Amino acid sequence: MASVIELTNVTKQFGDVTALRNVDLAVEEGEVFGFLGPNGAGKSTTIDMLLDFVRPTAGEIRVLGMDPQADSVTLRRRVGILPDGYDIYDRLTGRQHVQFAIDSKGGDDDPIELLERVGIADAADRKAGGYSKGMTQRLVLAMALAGEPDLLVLDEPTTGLDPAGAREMREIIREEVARGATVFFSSHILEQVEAVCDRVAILNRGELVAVDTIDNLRASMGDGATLTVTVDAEPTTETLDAIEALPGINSVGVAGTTITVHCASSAKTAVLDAIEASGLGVSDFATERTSLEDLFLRYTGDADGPTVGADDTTDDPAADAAMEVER
Ligand SMILES: Nc1ncnc2c1ncn2[C@@H]1O[C@H](COP(=O)(O)OP(=O)(O)OP(=O)(O)O)[C@@H](O)[C@H]1O
Repeated sequence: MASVIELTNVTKQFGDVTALRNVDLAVEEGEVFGFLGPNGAGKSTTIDMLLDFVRPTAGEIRVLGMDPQADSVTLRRRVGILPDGYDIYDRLTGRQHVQFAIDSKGGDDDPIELLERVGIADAADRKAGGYSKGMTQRLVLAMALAGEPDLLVLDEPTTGLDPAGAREMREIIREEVARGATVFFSSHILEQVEAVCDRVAILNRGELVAVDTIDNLRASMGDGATLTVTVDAEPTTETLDAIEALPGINSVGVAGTTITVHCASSAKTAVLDAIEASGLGVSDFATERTSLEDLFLRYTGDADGPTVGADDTTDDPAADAAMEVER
């Protein structure tokens, strides 16, 4: 079966700004796929292209085997989206919003059940204009779930949610995948991504810098751990050289009687053995796993672009109108 999302050599330019450059990406059926990147990396732009809210400058996009431009009406019935910026109708109730989404998807869900899933059934008959930020986010999620979509696309889904809400969001993602859906979601919060994703793509300044499982990304960095060893005398150059010569060692540093080694997790025992073999006694040691934060920064440098939300209008009035309906 073809990939659920397939980008081939996609480039998007907004005037002088290249939001995406030659991106190739394939998301397979049944995956929970995390899309990571710092502010301004191009995540929302990519998501907006999946349903033709934004059009690529070059390259090909296929979603559920369809062309977002040619098949946008059919596609929008089969994809649930929680966009980065969304409009709600202040004077309509939560229930009316969800019913509207169900109708536009041709679904037969019970709106109250959907509102229950996202935890705001109590407020079903209140006007959405009076909802808090987190409640609004939950409402838009309920709308995305309408009609049992084959693909769920979530742009920063936990924005505005409290910790319980973030956990519920993860549960919903798991339920949707268990039902047979594919989930694609963007985030810059790595812990959330790690908790639910099968694979991730890391985008930086419009380019894909990695696509893999988080475990593999960790392993491929080769510096899975930092080992800090306190020894009973100042180590000699020979000792440090012996450590450095071991497989899986990235760097060795020393300050007085403390040796700091960045290495693959599997190299830790060999480091301790080498220190003892050199005649030094180990009085203490500690190891620390490379944090997700380190991993992320390693791939994206300190490239903190400006925080600019995507202007999600297209240059096609029909598509803009369809987008309004979708929301
Ligand atoms: N409509 C637009 N006009 C001009 N530039 C745009 C437009 N939309 C996005 N950009 C630019 O494209 C780049 C990628 O933006 P995008 O919103 O896709 O990033 P992002 O990864 O979603 O960021 P964030 O995490 O801050 O939401 C940025 O440099 C942004 O300024």
